[in-house]
Amino acid sequence: MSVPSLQINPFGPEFLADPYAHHDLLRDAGPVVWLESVQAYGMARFAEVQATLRDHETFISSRGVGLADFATEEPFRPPSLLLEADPPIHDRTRGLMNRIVSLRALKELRPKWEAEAGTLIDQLVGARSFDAVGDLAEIFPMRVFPDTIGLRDDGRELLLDYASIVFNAFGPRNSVFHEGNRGKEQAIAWVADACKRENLKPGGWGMAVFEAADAGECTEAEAERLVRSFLSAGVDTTVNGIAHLVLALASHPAQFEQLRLKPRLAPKAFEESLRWDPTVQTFFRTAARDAEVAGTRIPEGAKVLLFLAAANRDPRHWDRPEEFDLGRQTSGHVGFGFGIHQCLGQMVARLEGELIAAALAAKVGSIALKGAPVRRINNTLHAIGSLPVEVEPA
Ligand SMILES: CCOc1cccc(C(=O)O)c1
Repeated sequence: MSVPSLQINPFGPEFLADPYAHHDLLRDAGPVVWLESVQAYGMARFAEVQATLRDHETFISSRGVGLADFATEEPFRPPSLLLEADPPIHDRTRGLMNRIVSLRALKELRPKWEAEAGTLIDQLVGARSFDAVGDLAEIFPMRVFPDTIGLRDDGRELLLDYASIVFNAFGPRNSVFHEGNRGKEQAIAWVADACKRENLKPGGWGMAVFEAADAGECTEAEAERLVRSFLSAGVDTTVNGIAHLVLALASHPAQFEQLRLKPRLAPKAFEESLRWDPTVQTFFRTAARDAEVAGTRIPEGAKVLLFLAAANRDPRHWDRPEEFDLGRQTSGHVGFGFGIHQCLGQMVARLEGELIAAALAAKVGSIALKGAPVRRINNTLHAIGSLPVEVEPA
């Protein structure tokens, strides 16, 4: 079967400004499409996206999870030992990090994070009108995450700059990439420094990685790069996850009312916001050998672009996919990926999201958009620059 060839550019300004306007075309063209603009295959239906993520031996990560093929091109930075690694290396590094980012560790953090969420939402209810990005989504993760890692105190605000660089780098070297990198040298330097053992505080997750090195589970150099993973993936993702949670709740008053009436829906509110509008919209894989998906031949070395957000709204898999519905079964959504590379920090993100949703449910009577969301364009992330909202106290 000849693969449908599309002209659509998934990293062009029109697509990035509103990805959801283009997903039907991608899904309906076929289970596998050829994207002329980036010279890569594309999959936007749930079944093929999940199957490709599951088959990590055919569709690998060590040749990069962006457009660049590390087998032929210099990586933008030394490859991640998690995201851009395959078994067996990945088994060792992921096992090490799983033991640090454990449910027990999160259970210990919950009271402190819960208090922080309550204090912040109390302040914002007092203010009535605020920017849910600059005053909430960017504030809460920065109040809880850097301390959890044990980062140095100075320069933490540079974390917000750094992560967008990393996520832009998965796309082509387009204007979004170049613009996004402008003036970020300090952020790149700060993060490199922050990952060094001497700059990490005892008791944090960063130092725990170096303790794993001392136990022989990885080298010192690997430890530094693993700490970098925390800083690359652990901030911009939760910032925009929380921003999209607030956007979803503010845009669906009846659903917010449900949450207020049933506060135990707080975890579901975050999960459904991730299905409905996942921060990480796409990732690439590379075919390690000639493969066939849904009758389409994919040759060794081909890049495959997986549209996670399109899969999360595929009507072939979800009932009323466009609806933000706290009553639905969200399990299986690919907002955190799927398979061996499924997000290491998913329980961190879930805890942050749940606590914000719970604090809003308890303290806010109603929440409404005061202006249109201002998008922050990124090659990989669906990000919000500002989100003016108005709240009434509970
Ligand atoms: C959410 C995807 O996870 C990422 C993203 C960027 C960098 C890394 C890393 O491992 O350095 C991981």
